[in-house]
Order: sequence, then structure tokens, then C-alpha cells
Amino acid sequence: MAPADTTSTKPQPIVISGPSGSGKSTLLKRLFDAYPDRFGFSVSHTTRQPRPGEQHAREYYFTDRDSFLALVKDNGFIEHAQFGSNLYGTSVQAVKDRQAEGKICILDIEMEGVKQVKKTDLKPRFLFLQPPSVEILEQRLRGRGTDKEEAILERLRQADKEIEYSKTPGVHDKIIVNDDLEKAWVEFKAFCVPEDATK
Ligand SMILES: Nc1ncnc2c1ncn2[C@@H]1O[C@H](COP(=O)(O)OP(=O)(O)OP(=O)(O)O)[C@@H](O)[C@H]1O
Repeated sequence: MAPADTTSTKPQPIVISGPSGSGKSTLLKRLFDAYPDRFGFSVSHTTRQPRPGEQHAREYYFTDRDSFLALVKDNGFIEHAQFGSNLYGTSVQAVKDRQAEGKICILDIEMEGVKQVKKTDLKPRFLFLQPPSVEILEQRLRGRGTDKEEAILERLRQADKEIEYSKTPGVHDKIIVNDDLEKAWVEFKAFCVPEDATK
């Protein structure tokens, strides 16, 4: 008899991307509220010092600069960036750790991260959240009131690139246009929890 295929029993991660302001956080919050135990986020690596109360492997994987850069060289990161003098990143291993716990790991990442994930052996499902139009996206970013003018303009420039890339055939398994939030939620839930789609 052929050996059992244990890899197929691991929950498949879900990659959610879409322009800043397209509604990723809004829908993810609903998903986590509705299914608190089923999904998980990956824990990021950082070279910054732990703050009081922070635990290794819970808030972050705390690491030093040399180890971090060695992992970058090894293609161990899906995304990484420098903020101030510290490095931060999402590692392939962090996603596998969530899988090993039986959780569906959700990756909320931008376009370059999506391209990087496609080079790994994670084999996630890809979901793109699209704003109804760039004009509406601009209204929502302004309405959110969290960004300065320059940041809004930069987000809109980046949105054009994300939307253009999303049109590449085969990049995403599903594209949801977030026009009406309730409709988007029904589609979002159906993608993330297909077995509950009719409920
Ligand atoms: N369908 C919708 N109709 C109207 N407003 C919406 C809708 N979806 C989200 N919003 C609002 O748009 C704003 C941006 O949404 P949100 O912060 O969830 O975007 P995001 O994709 O997570 O952005 P970022 O990548 O910057 O974190 C929020 O103020 C949110 O309440």
C-alpha cells in the first residue's frame, strides 16, 4: 500500500492582498471574530529588542541582524523590510508553524510578497480584494483618517500597480470587489470557509 500523504491534511494558507484601503483589515476582523480558533496570523521576525511582557515566538521571533540577513540570503522570508534601524519579516517557517498547529494561516501581504510566496512550497490560495474604483478607494482612505496626505498619495500610486498585477491571468484564485461590505463579506466568508458558504 502507498504511504499516506500527510502533506494534504495540512490546512492550506490563504494569501490576502489588495490595495491599502481596500478593506482587508475590516473583513479579516470579521473573520477572526466569527471563527476565533480556525485561523491564525504568522508571527513576524524582528531584530528589535523585546519590550516588557513580549514573548519570543508569541509577539515576534526575536533575532539578531546577522541571523536575519542569513535567512534573507536563504530565501527564508516571504516579505521583509527595514523600519528605522530594525528589520522585520514574515518567514516561510512561521507560516509552516501555524500549519503544524492545524490553523489556516492568513497572510495579509502586498504584491511583492505575493510574488515571493509563489516561489515557495507553501501552495496557498490567493485572494485579491479590489476597490470598486480608485476614486472610491481615495474616499475611503481619506474617510479612515489615519494617513497624512503624502501617505494617501503614495498608497494610491501603489494601488494602481497592485490592480494592474491582479489582472495577470492565474495570479489569484478569487477577486472580490469590495463595493457593498455585506456582499463582500458573504463572498469573503465563502472563500475562507467554503463549508459554511450556504449558512
Ligand atoms: N465596502 C465598504 N464600504 C465602505 N467603506 C468600507 C468598505 N470596506 C471598508 N471600508 C472602509 O474603508 C477604510 C479602509 O478599510 P481597511 O482599513 O479595512 O483597509 P485595508 O485594506 O486593511 O488597508 P491597509 O492595507 O492600509 O491596512 C476603512 O475606514 C473601512 O471602514
